[in-house]
Amino acid sequence: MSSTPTTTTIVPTTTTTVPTTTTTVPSTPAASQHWPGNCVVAQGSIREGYAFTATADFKRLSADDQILIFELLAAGDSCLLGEFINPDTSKRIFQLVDDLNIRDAHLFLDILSKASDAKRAKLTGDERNTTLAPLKATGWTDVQGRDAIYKEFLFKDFNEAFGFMTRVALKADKMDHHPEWFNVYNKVQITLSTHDVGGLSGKDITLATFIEQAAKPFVQ
Ligand SMILES: C[C@H](O)[C@H](O)[C@H]1CNC2=NC(N)=NC(=O)C2=N1
Repeated sequence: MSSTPTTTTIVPTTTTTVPTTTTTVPSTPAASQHWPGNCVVAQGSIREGYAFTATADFKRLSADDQILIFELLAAGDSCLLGEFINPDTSKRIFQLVDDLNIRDAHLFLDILSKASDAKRAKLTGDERNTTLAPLKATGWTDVQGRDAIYKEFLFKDFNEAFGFMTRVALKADKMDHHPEWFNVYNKVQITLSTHDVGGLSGKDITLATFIEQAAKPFVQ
């Protein structure tokens, strides 16, 4: 048996090095996506401005980029393992990352990651006082003997109470952050605390703030 000699033509490849100034983030990132800069956008809300302003990195971003980020913060959207729940926010974040040069993109995603971590961490004394103040003004109180907050809501009837609870339940599940609550007829008693950290975290503040909004339409 004769073997057919194969001819391999080696075509020299010319590599043109194009300086990369932008980075492209996939529009549908996988869970636990490792972003450029070795940043994992983890579960958490990007709403808490304090987590951003506290970082020196944030201050290194251009004024325009800082404004864009604050717009995203104001939107109060949450991101879940690399995938932002609100597709509009998701689009804007990807666009923002695309528009930044590669160093700033790393920085930005790193800041998001830090904010997510900060969000799940137990609130420090200062953060606790600052973030709780507006909630205390609406009737939330400290729970005796544990790091948690509490409020009782009264509605017209069971129908309204359950309508409110349904809205809160959907939000809580989206956030993977669940209230301890009790309902009888028109009364809903809610305790918030982050079990994973054994106390109050930014998630409790976000959920309590949402709960206040959800209760508003029912206030008589
Ligand atoms: C596995 C799951 O992510 C955790 O158990 C979540 C679920 N919901 C939660 N809810 C609350 N309130 N605190 C938590 O620490 C918490 N952790």
